[in-house]
This record gives sequence, structure tokens and C-alpha cells, in this order.
Amino acid sequence: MDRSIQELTWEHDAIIDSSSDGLFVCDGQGVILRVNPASERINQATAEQLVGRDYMDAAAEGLVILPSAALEAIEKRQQVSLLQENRFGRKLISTATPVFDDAGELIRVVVSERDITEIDRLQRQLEEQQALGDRFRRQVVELQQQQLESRPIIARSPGMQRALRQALKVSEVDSIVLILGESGVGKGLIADLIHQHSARADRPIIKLNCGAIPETLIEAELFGCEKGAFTGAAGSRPGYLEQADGGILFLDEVAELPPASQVKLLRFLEDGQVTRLGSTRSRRLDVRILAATHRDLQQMVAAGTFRLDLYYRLSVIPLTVPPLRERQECLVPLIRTCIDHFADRSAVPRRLTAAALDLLCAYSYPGNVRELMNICERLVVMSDTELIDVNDLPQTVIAEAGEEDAARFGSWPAEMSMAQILASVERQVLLETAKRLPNQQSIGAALGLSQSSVARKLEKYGIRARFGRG
Ligand SMILES: Nc1ncnc2c1ncn2[C@@H]1O[C@H](COP(=O)(O)OP(=O)(O)OP(=O)(O)O)[C@@H](O)[C@H]1O
Repeated sequence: MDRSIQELTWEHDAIIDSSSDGLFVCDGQGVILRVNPASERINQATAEQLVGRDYMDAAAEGLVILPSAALEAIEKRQQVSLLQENRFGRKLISTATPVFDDAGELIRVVVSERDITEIDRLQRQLEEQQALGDRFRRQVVELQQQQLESRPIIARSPGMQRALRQALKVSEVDSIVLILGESGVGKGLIADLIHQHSARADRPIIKLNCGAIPETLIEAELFGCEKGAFTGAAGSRPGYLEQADGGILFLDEVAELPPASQVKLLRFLEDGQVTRLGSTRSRRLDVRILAATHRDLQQMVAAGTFRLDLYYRLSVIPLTVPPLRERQECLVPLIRTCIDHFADRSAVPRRLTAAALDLLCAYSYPGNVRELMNICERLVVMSDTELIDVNDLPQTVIAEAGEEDAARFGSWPAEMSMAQILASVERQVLLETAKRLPNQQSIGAALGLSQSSVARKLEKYGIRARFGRG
């Protein structure tokens, strides 16, 4: 196709003038022949002031900068790139490319100037953010280690000792670990222990309780989001996975993950990449996953509420933490440590009578170590004297002991008052009825009580907590 010289010249001018990079052209002697509008803007000198001038003369007047990529390219007869700052504080990358004629004569130098001020500022900001992030991460790790050291793990029972041995063993590898056990048994503590003994100990362990975040937000929390990805996403932010890069992400209550997040988590476990919500760019991460649940995941898989493929991925190394009722040998040291801990904190000395300690050891702790800690804290805070006796114990502990004693001996312990014995009988009746009947209404109907009165009594004796757990 024939194109007129005029047309070609027009096209050539349009390309040069519309470039967002600065462009100027010199001849082989360093005389400026052409300057495009972007270059005029960057250097704040017009083509009128520059064209036809020797580069060195223009530099002497401060119209262009030295050293000059153009003059160096003429001298070296090769492409030259320089990183410079002009007198207006703009950071530039100037690249001068020599152009030769057929006889090898250098006839032109084309210089492109890219203004990288903004990129440079962003880069610096990014470096500052990274330094801040590193400092923050170091502080988190120190805090996490201090916390773990201040909470000695009590493991006197064979079951708990086995769990600790397994935790130490798996801390050496980078595999996914699924920590199983009832609520409050110490699954979080085991995750901390694995972290502290792993090669990732100098990076934080980030914890996400999948059951504590509304379904609509969990994906953004886990995978991050870009500005405007959904209503309410005010700004771009990294998810927990990105925050855990190089470290560990502990997914507590993993069974509560909604189906869409289960799919995305599985994809991450397979390819190690995350894509923030509202973005198309994926990022490769190096995160070790620890997960925990008090639920029966196999049963959930059978019921279709948990993905089988994700279950396989997560359960490569299952680690079970036994319930406290199977850790009899741990009870006395746990109770003593907790009482001392809370007494130290409130600066009041407290001791348990032998009878109170016996009843506390006989209790079944459906809420496990967390419940034991709560009971101990309440005992320290609520008792008026240094010695904590049976009368100070919570109703649930006394009532349970009463039931056991009554069942065994047909009588009540001497320490129990009339009110405690009656409460114990009331609890026993409610327990038995609650086992038989499906809801509070039918329990009320059977016992001649209102539904609200049944609810209050179940709460009082901790029966709802016991039977209501998933
Ligand atoms: N063996 C132990 N020695 C000392 N403290 C313990 C022990 N086990 C658990 N704890 C303490 O009990 C409390 C509950 O533990 P943790 O939060 O780890 O339980 P969990 O199984 O993760 O509970 P949930 O399933 O509800 O998240 C924590 O304060 C923890 O420090």
C-alpha cells in the first residue's frame, strides 16, 4: 500500500507528540532538533527555547540537565541509560539511543525520559510499609512467645502427654495439621506450641476463628479484597492468608467455613495462590495451615455440609486433644495453678480446702480447661476468706457431686446444706427429663413448669451448655 510522505510524516509526528514519555532528538554533534510536549512538561523548557541549541549551551542556562545521556551516547556510540533528578525534583530514567546511517555515521540520538517520581514515591512507601510490617510481625511473635511461656502447659495424663509429643513431632515438618477435640481442651494452645517449635517461629501465627465471622465477610477476611469488591469494602486490604505469608495460619472452628470459602481454601491448599476478592491477579504465598474443630468432620462430610476433598486435605495429620474428664492426673495441678494465677493477679492469698478440691476433681467439666479456669477465677474473685470451701463452689459442681454420692451411697455429703441438696435433686430431675425430651416446652409440660422457668433452670445448672453443644 502506497502512503504519501505527508501521511507518514503526520503519523510520525502524532506518535512522538502523543507519547507520555518525554522524547527529544539531537544530531550527531549534540544539537537539539526536536522536543515533544511530554519532555517540555518534565523539564519545564519549551521546544522554542531548545530546538537548534547545542545541548551543552542549553545545559549552561539550566534548561536541560547534566550529565547527559545524549552526549554520553554520542561519545560511546551505544545506548546509555541514566537515573537522574532534574532541577524540579522529578526523578527520571533517561535512555539515549544512537541512530546510524548506512555508512555507520552517527546521525541522530533519540532520548526518552521516563518520569518515575511517582513510582519512586510508591516504592519508598512500600518499603516503609514493609519495614513497619516486619517490625509489627516481630513484636507479635515476641508477644506470642511471652504469652506461651507465661502459660505453662500442664500435661500429667498419658493422653495429654501423647498429644504434646505428637505436637512437637509435627512442628518439625510443614504439613497441615488438623487438631481435634472438644471446646476448651487446649487446641489453640497446641497450635501455639507447634508454631513455637517450628521453623516458622520467627514469623507470627495468625489466628482466624471461622465461626466468629459472619458468612458474608469470611471470604474477604481470608483472601483479602480490592477496593469496591463488594458494598462495604472501603479499601484494598490483604486477607489473613497474605498476612500469614512466611508463617502459620491457624483456622480455628474450620468446620464453620461456608461452602464457597471451602472451595477457595481447597484451591489455595492445592496451588498456594490467593486472589483477592474483586481482583484478577493472584499471588503465590508460603503459608503453613493448622486447623482445629470440635465437630465430627467425617459426620459433616456424610451429611454433605463439609467438602470431602477439603476434609482429605486437612486431615493428613490429625491430632486429638483429649477432654479434661479423661485427664484426671492433670486436674489437681491445673486447679492449683489456676487458683494461684488468679490469686496472684488480684493480690489476695487463696487456698482450697481438701473437700473443695475433691469436689472440683470429681466434676466432669463439659467446658473442659476453659470452664475449669472460669470456675477458678470466680472462686478467687467471689470468696471472702482466704480459704475456699465447698460452699463457695458453683452450684453445678456441687450438684454433680451430690448426684454421684447419692447414687453411690444413697445419702448426701455432710458438707452440703439443705439448699444445696435440694438444688442437686432439682438438677438431677432436669437432667433426666432433658435426656428424654427434645425441647424446653415439653420438659416444662412434663414437670409442670413454664418454658421460661425451664430455660432459667437449665441455664443455672449448665444443662443447656452440656446438651446444646454441636
Ligand atoms: N494443658 C493445659 N495447661 C494449661 N492451660 C491449658 C491447657 N489446656 C488448655 N489450657 C488453657 O485453657 C484455655 C482454653 O484453651 P484453648 O483456647 O486452647 O482451647 P480450644 O480447644 O482451642 O477451645 P475452642 O475449641 O473453644 O477454641 C486457654 O486459656 C488455655 O491456655
